[in-house]
Amino acid sequence: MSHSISVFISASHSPKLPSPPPVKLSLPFPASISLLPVTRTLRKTSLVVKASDNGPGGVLSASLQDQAISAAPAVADPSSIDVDAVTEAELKENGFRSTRRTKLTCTIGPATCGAEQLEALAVGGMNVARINMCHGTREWHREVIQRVRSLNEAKGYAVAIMMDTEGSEIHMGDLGGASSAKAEDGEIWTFSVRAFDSPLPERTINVNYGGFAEDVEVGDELLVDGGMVRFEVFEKIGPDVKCRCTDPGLLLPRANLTFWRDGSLVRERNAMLPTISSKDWLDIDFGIAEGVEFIAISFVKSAEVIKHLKSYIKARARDGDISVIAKIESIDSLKNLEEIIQASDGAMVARGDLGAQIPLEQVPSEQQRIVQLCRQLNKPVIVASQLLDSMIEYPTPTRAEVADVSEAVRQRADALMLSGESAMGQYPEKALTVLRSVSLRIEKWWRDEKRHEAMELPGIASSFADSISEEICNSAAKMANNLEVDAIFVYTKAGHMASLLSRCRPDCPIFAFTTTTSVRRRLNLQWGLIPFRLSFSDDMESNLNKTFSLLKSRGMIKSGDLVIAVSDMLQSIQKTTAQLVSDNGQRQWSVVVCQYSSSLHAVACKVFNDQKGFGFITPNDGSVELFVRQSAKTEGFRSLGDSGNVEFEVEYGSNGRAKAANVIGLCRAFVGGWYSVGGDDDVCADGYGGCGCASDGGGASDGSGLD
Ligand SMILES: Nc1ncnc2c1ncn2[C@@H]1O[C@H](COP(=O)(O)OP(=O)(O)OP(=O)(O)O)[C@@H](O)[C@H]1O
Ligand SMILES: CC(=O)C(=O)O
Ligand SMILES: [K+]
Ligand SMILES: [Mg+2]
Repeated sequence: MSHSISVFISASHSPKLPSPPPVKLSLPFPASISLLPVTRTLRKTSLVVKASDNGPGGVLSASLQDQAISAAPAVADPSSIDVDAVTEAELKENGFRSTRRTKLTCTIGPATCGAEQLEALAVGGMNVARINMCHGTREWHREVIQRVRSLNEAKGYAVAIMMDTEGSEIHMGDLGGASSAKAEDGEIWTFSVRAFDSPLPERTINVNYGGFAEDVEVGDELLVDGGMVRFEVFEKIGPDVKCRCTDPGLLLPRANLTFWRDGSLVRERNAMLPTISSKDWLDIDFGIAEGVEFIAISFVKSAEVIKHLKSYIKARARDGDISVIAKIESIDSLKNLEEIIQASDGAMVARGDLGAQIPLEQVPSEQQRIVQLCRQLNKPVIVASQLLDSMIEYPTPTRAEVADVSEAVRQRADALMLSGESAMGQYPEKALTVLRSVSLRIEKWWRDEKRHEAMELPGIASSFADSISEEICNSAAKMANNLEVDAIFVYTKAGHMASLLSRCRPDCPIFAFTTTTSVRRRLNLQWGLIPFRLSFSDDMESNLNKTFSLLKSRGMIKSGDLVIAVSDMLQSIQKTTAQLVSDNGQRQWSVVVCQYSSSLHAVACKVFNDQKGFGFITPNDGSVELFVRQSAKTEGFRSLGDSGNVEFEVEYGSNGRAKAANVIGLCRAFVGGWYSVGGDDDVCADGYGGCGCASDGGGASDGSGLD
């Protein structure tokens, strides 16, 4: 696997670039040393990224242009791009930078299961619809899934489905069909494992766990939903446990139950319950059959169960993957956190049940720990439960709730989740609007204040090829921040490089282009990714041409936008030249030019006097133009040279200066190039040849110091 970074710069954009003046010189290209056979030498790099204001897709061949203009979002036309109206409008109206980065998940319940309500949520920014198998029948959930799918197909949305298992922790029954029940102070209630007919006898609660009556003792405290309602056990009669209400409140169907003795959570035989019950396995089969994108596993205790489930899914899922999300909501999951997250495809900070198992005041620090660990291990993370709990009943949130949402956004969690607010609350759309507007505001504040957190992102690659991807993404993100580009484009089949970019949390959004709808939907959970489905080839130039044309024809990019593109799909790379480049005798540089078979030109550059720098090169009819940026701003690139991916051998001239530098090491780590977006005349349909946009000034002629 090989990769590319390319940078597109337009004439009108004025990025803040570091100060060293450009080195400009001509090299006799034919004299350069080819280390590998070059299939197509010396093509121009006038990559067709014509973002002029002269109308849609001005540079492309007529046929592509026509298709681009007529492309409707939902049509699976190979030349079209799948994007929804909300994303499109957001990009058009507000530009790239102000798009929302934090993703939003809504639990679908009776308040939101209708087609119109689902559409309203999609319009409001829902990225993932969660169905909770604790509630409702499989038939009910199937209908919801089908409605979301129809909505996606009709309107181009990429709303993913997350199925959440019930898990086998202890919970109450369904209240015999009642939507809630009120427990008053001092009332006597009976908790029992008996199967009652509905309606239930008065003040009676059914419990799902057979060992309940054996496990509890007189004097134990019984907590509903982590303390929303409390009871004290005062008598056991066979399977019936008599309790007195000590903290009154509302009992909801299937609410979670925990019992406490002498201030500690009691974990008797219930600790031996399987994480995935037989009912859960049937639900998982259902999820696989319905092709859900995510399965979230409740009450995970160890990494083993995640590994087991993943191999189960692998053997059964028809096309492609279902991501497994570990719900962190028990003491055991906190104990084994790192290995659980490592084994999973993502995690959820399920604060509802977590807060019932650990003291509430420990929940915020555990949330932060989980969010950070997920980011380090490159797993998407969702912060869930009670974000806007008061909005179940009221149309405005409390100040404290807004502060809580802000904190999760500030921690840069991938996603926020609504539970009861959207499942059965009175104001689901309003709650979503609050999540959206708070996310946007906090993200902007964070960027404006340049609050780049100093989070260490450890290397996570397990192979050399993965290290290359990782280095490229880290560098691309850093470069994007330094150059203040408008977006990073990533062309990715399985989504890996898109997630590596998301992990860096760059200042600009990441447009992720992928060929399959299911990958597009799965990427929709991850911070900062705007996923598009697009048919593309291994030829990056034509992919870029096509993308720019399509996006431009729909007004989603415009002249002057600056974009970095990376890809994990290029097939091969050739090293072509190594040359000494001299800057008026003042400074000397070693330059390596790499060339992809797709004709993208790649450059790494090393300052001769052992400083390291970074340059972009534009081979152009036998000449090379080099733009050098010095180390202060290019630390992110250093490791590329240092890691042995690119090695030089320098020849010295009689004056002691370097005369030539040969590539001796592997040269596939890093590719880059400035591409000029010139005037109409400069752009050609095939991406190279005959254009001269690089020669007429070499790149940006914007006075930014690049040219
Ligand atoms: N499909 C559904 N049908 C009916 N009610 C639902 C459904 N999904 C959710 N609800 C209601 O919304 C509430 C909040 O949903 P949520 O998914 O947070 O459930 P929960 O019971 O707290 O379980 P979990 O710990 O898995 O989140 C539930 O308690 C239930 O009353
Ligand atoms: C979401 C969930 O399961 C919880 O908070 O408990
Ligand atoms: K659940
Ligand atoms: Mg839970």
